[in-house]
Amino acid sequence: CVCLPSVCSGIGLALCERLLTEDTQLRLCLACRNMQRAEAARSALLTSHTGAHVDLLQLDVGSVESVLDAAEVVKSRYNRIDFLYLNAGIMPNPQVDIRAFFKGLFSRNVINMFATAEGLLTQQDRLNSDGLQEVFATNLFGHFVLIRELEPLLCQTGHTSRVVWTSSSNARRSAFSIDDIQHRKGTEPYSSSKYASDMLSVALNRRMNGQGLFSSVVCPGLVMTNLTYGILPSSFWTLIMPIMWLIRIFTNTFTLTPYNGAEALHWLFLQKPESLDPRAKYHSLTSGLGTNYTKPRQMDIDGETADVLFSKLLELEKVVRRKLCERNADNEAHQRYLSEIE
Ligand SMILES: NC(=O)C1=CN([C@@H]2O[C@H](COP(=O)(O)OP(=O)(O)OC[C@H]3O[C@@H](n4cnc5c(N)ncnc54)[C@H](OP(=O)(O)O)[C@@H]3O)[C@@H](O)[C@H]2O)C=CC1
Ligand SMILES: CC(C)=CCC[C@@H](C)[C@H]1CC[C@H]2C3=C(CC[C@]12C)[C@@]1(C)CCC(=O)C[C@@H]1CC3
Repeated sequence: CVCLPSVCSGIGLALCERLLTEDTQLRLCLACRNMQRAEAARSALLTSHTGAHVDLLQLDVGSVESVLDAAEVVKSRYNRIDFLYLNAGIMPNPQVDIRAFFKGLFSRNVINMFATAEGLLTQQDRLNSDGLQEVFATNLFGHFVLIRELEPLLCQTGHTSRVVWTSSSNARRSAFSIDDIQHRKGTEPYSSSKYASDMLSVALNRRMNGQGLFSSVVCPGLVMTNLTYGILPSSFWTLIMPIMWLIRIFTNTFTLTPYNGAEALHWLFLQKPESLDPRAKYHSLTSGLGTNYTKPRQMDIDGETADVLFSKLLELEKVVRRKLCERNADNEAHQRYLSEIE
């Protein structure tokens, strides 16, 4: 079984198409927060792959309660998970620093600026219903809790299983602080959460390879999806498309289409886990002539800090679970009270 949160659109949906083209016998489980969109994604997949096995699962990865419920359903449906693609990601209220953009345009750093958006993007985050920073909760913590819950299906004797994170070239060490893992204080929660997912992948490899679980990190490049249309309107992107094709000659990170962006995710599916580098980020790249390829680059991560992050996430998980139990007990007490006064 291949479980994919979240694939209603963009890179995730393109990956599903590619996986089904690769192997018609796959059993896919699309985990999405919006079931209408999930049904639409399933119909689109079944139109191009008649007879494919595509299940749906309700999952809001930004809510711990939803993750726990979804994990129960997965455990009741499947005996084993071979691949878990952790693709859900948000970038709320993005702001492009126009001044920094024009300054960068005439600097030596221009290619790096287009490849990583360093110094260009900030976001405004908020607290979610669990009291966590929303970007951290969605891009990292929900996925972490999901892996923990699905451990029995992922770590089975005699089998290897794979976890694949859709990270970003925007993941930057300087945006992340081990003393503020949720990025409560900064203005780059997206960059921080993606760097944290890179670290978590390293920590998972350090802890779980012995149990047959292998984690990898992917950067899809710059892709036109709902996420990028949230940064600047689609009309802007359409207008500058010729410039983007031109930039692609200098940086192969402008993969632009979801199909191209899914290149490294698809490539990893075909690799033996033992042959992969646990500290590499696998980049989807597209050449000026439109050829897709995957290239690993070493991540700027130190293993000890990655272990500390893992421990902090375990601690936070305990706290959130306790809070959820208290909230459910309160709700039950309230329901009892309401029925008594009826
Ligand atoms: N586009 C780009 O240039 C780049 C994208 N990425 C990463 O690629 C991944 C896919 O993004 P992309 O395809 O571009 O953009 P999309 O917005 O198309 O895809 C993001 C997906 O995440 C889902 N999602 C968001 N929040 C939740 C949630 N709380 N619970 C469940 N699902 C959720 C969305 O579901 P819904 O349909 O319900 O909104 C959507 O299916 C993200 O992790 C993103 O950070 C990385 C680098 C570059
Ligand atoms: C001429 C031109 C292409 C202008 C656009 C400038 C910026 C809006 C983009 C330049 C680099 C882009 C980029 C992203 C968003 C848009 C840019 C800042 C991402 C941050 C999108 C999400 C990611 O995960 C990584 C991307 C890196 C590059």
